[in-house]
Amino acid sequence: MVRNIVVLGGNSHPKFVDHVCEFLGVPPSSRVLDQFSSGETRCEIQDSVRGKDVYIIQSFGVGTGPTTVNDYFIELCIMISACKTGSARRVTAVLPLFPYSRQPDLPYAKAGAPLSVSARPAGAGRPDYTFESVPATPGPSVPRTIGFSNGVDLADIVSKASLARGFPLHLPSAAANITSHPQQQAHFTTHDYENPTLIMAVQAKAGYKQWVAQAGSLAADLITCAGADRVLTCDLHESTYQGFFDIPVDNLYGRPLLKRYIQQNIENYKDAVIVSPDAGGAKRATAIADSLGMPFALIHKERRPTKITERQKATMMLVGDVASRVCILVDDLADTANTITRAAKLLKNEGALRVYALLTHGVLSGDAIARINASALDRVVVTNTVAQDVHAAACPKLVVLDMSSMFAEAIRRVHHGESISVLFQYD
Ligand SMILES: O=P(O)(O)OC[C@H]1O[C@H](OP(=O)(O)OP(=O)(O)O)[C@H](O)[C@@H]1O
Repeated sequence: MVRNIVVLGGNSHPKFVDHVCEFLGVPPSSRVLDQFSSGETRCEIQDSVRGKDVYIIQSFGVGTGPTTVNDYFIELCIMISACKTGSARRVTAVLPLFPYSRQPDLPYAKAGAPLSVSARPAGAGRPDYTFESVPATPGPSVPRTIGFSNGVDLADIVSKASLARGFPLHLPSAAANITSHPQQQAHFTTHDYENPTLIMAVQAKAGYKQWVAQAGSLAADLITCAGADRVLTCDLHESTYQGFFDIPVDNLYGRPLLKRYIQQNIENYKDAVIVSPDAGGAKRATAIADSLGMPFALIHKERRPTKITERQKATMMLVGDVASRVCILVDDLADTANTITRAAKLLKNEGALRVYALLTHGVLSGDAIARINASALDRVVVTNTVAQDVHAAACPKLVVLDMSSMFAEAIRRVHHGESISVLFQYD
């Protein structure tokens, strides 16, 4: 039993809080945490925190019912503040999945959260996912696609932009070719996406140059302003995010659990290939491949998208050999599951025998579960940094690994001033 410690849970993941408390041998502290009918959050800490070391556990998966990630975020800030005003000695925000960490500098869709809920009506039958890259990977038998991959009609944009500006704008030659001979496949290259005329035309369509909030640093500031003295989190999407804080941030890794899963569940795992589904996760995936002595392959997105919505349309190409092998995709998270399902299709097309996806955070928002069920993925392994009960009930391919003991041990170490990095020293 750990003494002089208070563990408080938010509403996002009560099961995880209970598991951590069981490992620590302390009960979760009493608090009232609900909403007024106006929707404002109400928090009352019912146990004394005076002079105590307080750990507030809140994760940031998809909310239940009307509750959203943003509600959980406000809950967190209010709980931290309540503990500080209640004279807690030190408050640590324990955030198994860190909120807004994918937005340190990335644009998001104007219409809402990145790649949010599908427009497909509920109960519309089996979705017709294609898992295709658009435009397709260029090759001898694959013609290049016309214009912007998001279906924007260039001729229409340019004519409207010309009207708006009062002088004619001209499409670049290749794109103009499309409009005069719509039946003809154009020689439209990826460089044309950077063509100033096209960029200007698209901006004219929007009527305003997009300016994108960088919400990640604001989230870090809010947590610090609320009074957190320390943050304990896991597999930050960008490890540089730690630098956004001027308080200590401990970043745990899901890697030991994922490695153990591979060793214990994948037959002849040394013959399998670890695959990173995008360049951003290559370091994470190679760390596992190297420590298990396994080969590595990378899926490369040909065109670096400038907006998160465009990630769905970027062309995926495989670098490495996966034919007649088991493939293990490794990534930090799956949100819409678009990345892993498209990667799985590509790998199977390239001759992979089976495809596993191993992820630390299974956010699995929107229609991610339906997408996984319909995909070429054979198994999706996630940890419980995000609540998985609802997902697991709907997805027979899902396996959930428990990270609560690692968090409990990290909390114990922080409380006693012991090293966290030692936990991963032999990993
Ligand atoms: O399930 P999905 O909705 O497809 O999202 C998952 C992907 O998003 C994140 O990377 P991201 O594309 O944000 O960029 P990066 O890895 O290049 O930084 C993450 O690392 C996954 O690769």
